[in-house]
Amino acid sequence: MKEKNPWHKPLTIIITVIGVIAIVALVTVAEIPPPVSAQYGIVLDAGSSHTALYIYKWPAEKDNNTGRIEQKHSCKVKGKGISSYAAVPEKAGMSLTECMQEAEMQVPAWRHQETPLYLGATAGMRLLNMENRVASDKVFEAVEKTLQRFPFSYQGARILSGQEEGAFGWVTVNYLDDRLKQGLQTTGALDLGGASTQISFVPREYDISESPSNAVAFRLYGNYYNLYTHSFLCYGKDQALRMALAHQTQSGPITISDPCFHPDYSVTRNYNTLYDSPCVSERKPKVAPLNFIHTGEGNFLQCQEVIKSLFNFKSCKYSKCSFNGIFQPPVQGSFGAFSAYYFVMNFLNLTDVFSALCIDNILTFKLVEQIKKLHSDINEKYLAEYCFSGTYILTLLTEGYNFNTETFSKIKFIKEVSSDAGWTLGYMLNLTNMIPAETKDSPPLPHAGYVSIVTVIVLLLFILCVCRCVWVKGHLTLSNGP
Ligand SMILES: Nc1nc2c(ncn2[C@@H]2O[C@H](COP(=O)(O)OP(=O)(O)OP(=O)(O)O)[C@@H](O)[C@H]2O)c(=O)[nH]1
Ligand SMILES: [Ca+2]
Repeated sequence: MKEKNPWHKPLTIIITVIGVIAIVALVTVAEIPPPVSAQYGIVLDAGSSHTALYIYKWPAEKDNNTGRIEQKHSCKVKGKGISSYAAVPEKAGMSLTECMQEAEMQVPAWRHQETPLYLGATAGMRLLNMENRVASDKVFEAVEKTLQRFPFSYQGARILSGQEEGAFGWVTVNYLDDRLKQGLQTTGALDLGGASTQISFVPREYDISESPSNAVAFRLYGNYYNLYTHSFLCYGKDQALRMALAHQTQSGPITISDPCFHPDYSVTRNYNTLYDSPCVSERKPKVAPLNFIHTGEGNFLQCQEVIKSLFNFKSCKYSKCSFNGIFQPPVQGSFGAFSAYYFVMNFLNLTDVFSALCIDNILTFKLVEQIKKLHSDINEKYLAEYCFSGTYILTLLTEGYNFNTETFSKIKFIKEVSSDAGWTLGYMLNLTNMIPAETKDSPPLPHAGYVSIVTVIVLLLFILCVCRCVWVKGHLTLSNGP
């Protein structure tokens, strides 16, 4: 008679159950990463002072929303910004050729056709567009013609609004810091360009209805953000200098003695060139010689007075204003300050509100010729203007935006956080829908978890099989025994 194995049934059941679990686990938890290849995007930042090209790269096969985007390459276009070619628009297009050729080399050829290419112009083109619409259109035509000659997927060239510029700069800074995905408290963004300046942050208490045009609402990775943003046209570093010079040349003098420049500074400037900008054109003196001599005086307190005269602190129809009657809630949290904020404050080695003393020292006691000798590698124009720019930055931040000793200490002057700080990355993330409004459903198990579970199940099955074999063998030996 065949002996009945009491283990037979339960063991079979257990092995079958584990087997089924293993198959179900295989089907449901499998999240094996596909082989990674890269995708690319190109953004041209056509600023007032110069154009820069940025190439971004991210893993292609992985879900767009989880792939981290990095800056692969950047190229500084030689010469000035595209708005400076108003009189010779075709040169605006030609100026981009070298960097575009670099981009062709940087992006693998098989990816060219699917690589989006964007050009965003900022305050320089905003001003040209206000001043001379036809000239601005011609510059864009020339630029388009050049960009379309390249094998990328050209997505258009346009002027960004100041609000977009501010908001995308904020997105960039917070994306790079990984704050958006993690739902952390966000960092404000301060951008000082050549022709405009932007401030963007999430205020503590924010009544959007007070000034709806300053509000931008985002839903990113499942979190709501009510962003305050404002762009001041003409308050970039170069246009601010123009306004300061206009303030000092109202009567059309032959010479001015400028407290914001070093005592040995002396440069001949042309009246027409100085006043050739909508930021100052209305103030052009009726009677003036062709040129004037711009000399320096080196007096920090008087320089502050000149700079303060560029701001209107009087009229404000809101609960609170920054300047020029523009609504602004109190600044809140940490800030990242980039572009000229970084160039100037990094050079002057200044990081706190007491920086004023240092600027006073440099401006009053140092000659520009001494500074040039000490820093022969730096552009002379930048060197001569650092004290003006430093005083302007301190005045803008403290008197303009109302940063005090405590809030000022939370400003970090940054050039980059893994990628360059600026609006371009935020712009591309937005146009390629790279940041989801909702958090992506996370996979049931990451790859490592999946591998561990399957390994444990296989081991269990193996142990059970071995147990069963040992039991059967032992039992047979017993039954065949004497
Ligand atoms: N000191 C210094 N200044 C720089 C440097 N690069 C640019 N600048 C100046 O800093 C200011 C701001 O530069 P950007 O942020 O490039 O300005 P932009 O984007 O051309 O101008 P917007 O259209 O107003 O944004 C300009 O006056 C530039 O001339 C640099 O390496 N060092
Ligand atoms: Ca800029």
